[in-house]
Amino acid sequence: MDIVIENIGQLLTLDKKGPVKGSEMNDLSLLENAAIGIKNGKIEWIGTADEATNIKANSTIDAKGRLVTPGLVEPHTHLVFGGSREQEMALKQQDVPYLEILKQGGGILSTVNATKKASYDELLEKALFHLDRMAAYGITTVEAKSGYGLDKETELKQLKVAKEAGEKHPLDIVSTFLGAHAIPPKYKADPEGFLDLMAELFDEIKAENLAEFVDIFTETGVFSIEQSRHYLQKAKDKGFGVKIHADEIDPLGGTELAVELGAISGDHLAVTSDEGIKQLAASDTIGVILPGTSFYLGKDTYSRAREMIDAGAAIAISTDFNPGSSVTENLQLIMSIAALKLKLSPEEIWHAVTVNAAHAIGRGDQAGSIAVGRNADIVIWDAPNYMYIPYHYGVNHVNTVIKNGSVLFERQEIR
Ligand SMILES: N=CN[C@@H](CCC(=O)O)C(=O)O
Ligand SMILES: [Zn+2]
Repeated sequence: MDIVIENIGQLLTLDKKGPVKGSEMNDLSLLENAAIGIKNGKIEWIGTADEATNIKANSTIDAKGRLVTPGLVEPHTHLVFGGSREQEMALKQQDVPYLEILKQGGGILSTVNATKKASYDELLEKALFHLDRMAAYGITTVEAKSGYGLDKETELKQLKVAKEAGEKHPLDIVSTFLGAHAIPPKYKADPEGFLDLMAELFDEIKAENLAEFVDIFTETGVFSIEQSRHYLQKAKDKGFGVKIHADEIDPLGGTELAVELGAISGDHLAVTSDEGIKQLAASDTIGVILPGTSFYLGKDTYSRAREMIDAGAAIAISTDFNPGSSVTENLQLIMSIAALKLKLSPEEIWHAVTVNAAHAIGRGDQAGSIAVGRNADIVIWDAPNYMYIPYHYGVNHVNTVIKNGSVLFERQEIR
């Protein structure tokens, strides 16, 4: 064995055939006093701490009775962007709505300008920086969207940056084309024409393997249900999986559209209707809930994820890391917000950031679980049990992150 992790107090394997739906999300199997053997970057063996004493290994990691889980899976980020938008904080304090800032040419459109101006190398450097931070928070697989180009050249630049970042950085990146993120000023009167322009990129993106999924922002003042249906159907016809930024601010029925189209995920779902919840629960579409966005946009209402799970849906949660509506790489903080604002149980939350998140980005067979034969993507936490992470909020509980069998991050002791 290359490495044995011994003396694991509580091991969550999350080794389930997902996506895990409804009440099954409460069903967490734990191993106590466990150990894991790693060989050639893969999990080779899982057993008890006693059995581990007979196993020969090149190195051992003493987990000292701590919690061990799969690496977290982050299923919705806007990883590649130029600049930042701290000046919008004052507008938020004056209660200027998110969509109003966008209408005035700010918000997403201001990041579009910064992203156009940034060089390829600057964007790559910045994306790698954010990936380092995600890794430090225990994330080992990340979805990354484009969408701050809104022209062919800059959208491709973003997608190529994401691809190179995935090659350079130890974390795995799953790429999504979000050219339909906003209507650029030039196309204000012709959103369909803009969507046609973005759809012209589908063949090149496929041929160069630049994205697996196509996503759209279905929202008041952005793209309508009809426009979204037409655009995503074209993407499906080209062989892409589809996702929707659905029912984030106004309840247009994006959740129902995600179900109708067989989308791999419907994301946000902050104001999904009763009918949308019913349809989601009866479907294979995963609800990717982004409660950090509701928090950061100062909303009083949060996604009815509790009702979605109670109705039988599969739910994942994510930071929605982006420079406008949720500026954090800290998925552990989002786990706390999910507990406090969505009223999810710790067991549901762990499913939502591992196995279900992996399924929401087409990596259910590779990421989000600890099982023999899988990549050794493992986190050792400075916590005695799984309930502790959402409970102690706002800080980083990571002790050690292992990616593909190599130690990627270790908490430094300063004493
Ligand atoms: N709502 C649309 N897109 C992003 C925000 C992008 C931005 O504000 O820059 C989201 O998922 O919240
Ligand atoms: Zn988003």
